[in-house]
Amino acid sequence: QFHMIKYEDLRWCESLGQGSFTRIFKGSKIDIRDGERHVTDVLLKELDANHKNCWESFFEAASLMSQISHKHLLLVYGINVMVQEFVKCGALDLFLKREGSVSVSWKLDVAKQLASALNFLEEKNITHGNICAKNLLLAREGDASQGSSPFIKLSDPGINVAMLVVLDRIPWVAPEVLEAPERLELECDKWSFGATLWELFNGGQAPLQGLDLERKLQFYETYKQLPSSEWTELADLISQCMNYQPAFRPSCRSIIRQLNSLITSDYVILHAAEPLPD
Ligand SMILES: Nc1cnc(-c2cc(N)nc3[nH]ccc23)cn1
Repeated sequence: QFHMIKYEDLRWCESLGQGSFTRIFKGSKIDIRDGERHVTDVLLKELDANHKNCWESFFEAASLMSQISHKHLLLVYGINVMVQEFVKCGALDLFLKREGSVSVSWKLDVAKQLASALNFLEEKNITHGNICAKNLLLAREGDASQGSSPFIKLSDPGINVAMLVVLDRIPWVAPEVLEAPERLELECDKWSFGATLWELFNGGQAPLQGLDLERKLQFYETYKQLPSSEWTELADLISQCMNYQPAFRPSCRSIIRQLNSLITSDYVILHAAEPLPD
């Protein structure tokens, strides 16, 4: 399901950093189509040498994303080195930390786009397994004053990880996944959607940041919820998604319906632009 890309058609440009098992570079891919030379910006994701053994899960993560296409799902072009479309503005968590103040309607717009990507995956009965702000890429920042809205792309889930790193993904990873990491079900993505919504409305700050592994585990063992927003309807949606009973989590259609009613609530008008954090 991948069309082959030849190495000589790829150019490696600057390094953009390292993931836990991968190195990422900005690059470009040359295609000759009907006699014309097309250069496309790409992101090159290499599996680092001493993790060649998780090659197959690297492959399965990518091949999952290459079999389906949706406007809010990242394009994956190739695999021996993973060649992804280059999404200009990078990861949402870094953007939110940098930006500080984006409007409530900007945030709800992003939340709706993520919900529509999740709805699409749910219809295909595909579990992403790693929904978080770091995996949301901003193709267009959107500028409230110009009235142009943001546009996000959900990135690949990355390598399905050893238990340790699963723990490191508390509170994005659903509690039931800790019991059985191989039993990733659709409801897990609803839990992670709730945690990502929390990030979105808390300036991109990671929930439970700074808690050590022990305290993160206690958070689940004592059925804790994340600190709730003063906006009760938003806090309700987040806690519905982060229900410890997977079956009680809302469907994507319900999530989208609730987001739509949040968008029309007067809270949005009262909070057109968040004050800059002091
Ligand atoms: N598929 C992707 C993934 N990440 C980017 C990206 C964009 C950017 N402006 N800075 C970055 N810094 C690290 C990654 C990255 C682009 N495309």
